[in-house]
Amino acid sequence: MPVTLSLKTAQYIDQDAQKIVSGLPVLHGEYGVPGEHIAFLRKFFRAHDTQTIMKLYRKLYMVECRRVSPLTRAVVGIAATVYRNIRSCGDNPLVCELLQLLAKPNMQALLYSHDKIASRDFTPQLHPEGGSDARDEPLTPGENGTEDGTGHVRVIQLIKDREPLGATLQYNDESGTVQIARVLMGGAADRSGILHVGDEILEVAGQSVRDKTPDQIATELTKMSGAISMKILSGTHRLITLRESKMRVRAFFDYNPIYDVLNPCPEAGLTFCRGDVLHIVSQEDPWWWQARREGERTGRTGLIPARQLQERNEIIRRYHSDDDVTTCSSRSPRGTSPCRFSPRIPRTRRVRRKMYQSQHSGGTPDLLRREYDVEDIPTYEEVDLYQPNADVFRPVVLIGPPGVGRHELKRRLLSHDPDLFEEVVPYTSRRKKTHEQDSREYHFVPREEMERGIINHRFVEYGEFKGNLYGTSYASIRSVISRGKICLLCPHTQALKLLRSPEIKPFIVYVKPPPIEVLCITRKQMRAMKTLEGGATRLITDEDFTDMLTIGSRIEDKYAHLFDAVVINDDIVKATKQLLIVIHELQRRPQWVPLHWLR
Ligand SMILES: Nc1ncnc2c1ncn2[C@@H]1O[C@H](COP(=O)(O)OP(=O)(O)OP(=O)(O)O)[C@@H](O)[C@H]1O
Repeated sequence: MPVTLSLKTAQYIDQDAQKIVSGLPVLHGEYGVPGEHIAFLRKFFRAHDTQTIMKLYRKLYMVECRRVSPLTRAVVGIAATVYRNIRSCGDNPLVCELLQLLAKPNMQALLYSHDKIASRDFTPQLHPEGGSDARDEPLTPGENGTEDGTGHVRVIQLIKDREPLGATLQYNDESGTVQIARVLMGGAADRSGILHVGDEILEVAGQSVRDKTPDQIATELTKMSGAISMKILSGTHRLITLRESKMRVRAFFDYNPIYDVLNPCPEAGLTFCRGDVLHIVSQEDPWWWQARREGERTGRTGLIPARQLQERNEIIRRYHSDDDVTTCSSRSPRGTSPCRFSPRIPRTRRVRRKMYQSQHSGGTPDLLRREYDVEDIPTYEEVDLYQPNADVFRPVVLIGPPGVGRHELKRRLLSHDPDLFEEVVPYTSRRKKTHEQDSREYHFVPREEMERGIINHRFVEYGEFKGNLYGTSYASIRSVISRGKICLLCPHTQALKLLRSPEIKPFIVYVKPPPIEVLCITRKQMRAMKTLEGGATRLITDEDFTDMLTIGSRIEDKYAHLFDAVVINDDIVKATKQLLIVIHELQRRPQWVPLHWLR
């Protein structure tokens, strides 16, 4: 039923807004909120736009809450009665027009379809004898039917395409038959409404299935289409109709049921890739969830491993794998920082590299080290849609292997639109030089103050170089956000975990190196430089390219599930443009973010 939404409205007063306005003096009187704040709120809630938005919100909420149900299932009959009654009403042109309209085959078909849909009568009546899709058969001796219809042998007709049955089957040791273990929401079995968990399958298309395995039956059923007759013994417990869950998750791993030996029915499994957002429609089974890919409204529901099953599988896989992730972090490749925290905070090129190597950062508290040593097992992350805010921008975090061009991209964005982009001012414990200004190059603070900040988790990343501490604080990032600018960050990948917080809400872009041939050509053309410890520079070499690709693929292995976008830095002009497009979209379109960021 349509929702009427009258917004004619210069004089419209929203009741909720009115209530809020009348309660504002309490804020002033009892809580001491300043008068000008109250005046601002009063003006805001009286504004026409605010009231319209509140009304829209309420209407949308009502639509969401409303369970749509038909007013009648008999419009065909009503239309026939109307037709009969007005036929004798003379020559009134309106009556003539209505009679013509009601007599049209298209209109009659439309009314007929309405009644069919309202009665949820979707199944063609193919059975010649009973005209029904399910009929009871006389019980064979020893079969005891019960009053609720369970324990009866029934012959049913299932209508489906060449799609999986939409149910998983299992062997019942006691009865020696194959029975339905679960019904997948929205699948053929579920749509039919006549197959239930616990039903035993006796025959398919007139053939006994007594000697067949569940897999064989499932495969045969997948291949069949049209009206498939099945003889079943109704199970002893009926499926309770489940409501579809609203949960959405982002998958942190690739999954293909064909390669999953544990999947009870690979045909009923759902394939997905790392980063896909999935709609979890049912978690009824603690080991196997039912899901479909988000955005595919008519998409197939399939089985995926539940979180705890995937965690268990992953632990076992890691245990048996030579490539155990826990040993990865100790195998630091040439040129990679094995440190926990940031590479490159200083603003001057002279002190930029190597300063955050762990061998220099003697002051790293154990507590923080441990935080990073505990490796979470990436399975699923519950997500929800975040609506971009016109005044508060998510910081853009560029991640990538050393030398891939993150700082070059940042520099280009900053000069492209200095009013929109800003980088953070880092903290340091070193002494200010004469040409430097506090809070411009660095926030200059005493060493003890920085150490306290580190212990109190005020820094996203930090490190030590030549006896001085350097670090990026949450406060610096917040300060850029609060000025309505897009904060650009190039932290070490290991800082991602700390950055991914509700208050920062970072948008993570992976800057990916192009293939080695393209790296060689583009970097040599631009005489790309590698900066060494102490600030010296030299031309990037072929060996650096190999390192960049090795470290890049290691970063992808470990962190790809956290990337919101990937930009390949082949041609720098093209990559900058692509990054600008990504950021532009970020400001306009809703994004899936961890659910806890929005609560
Ligand atoms: N697409 C490109 N084509 C050619 N040269 C590039 C390209 N991107 C970056 N460069 C050059 O490569 C060098 C390294 O780039 P940059 O310093 O931005 O790397 P980075 O990712 O910030 O490295 P690090 O993380 O180690 O600081 C610079 O000389 C830069 O101008």
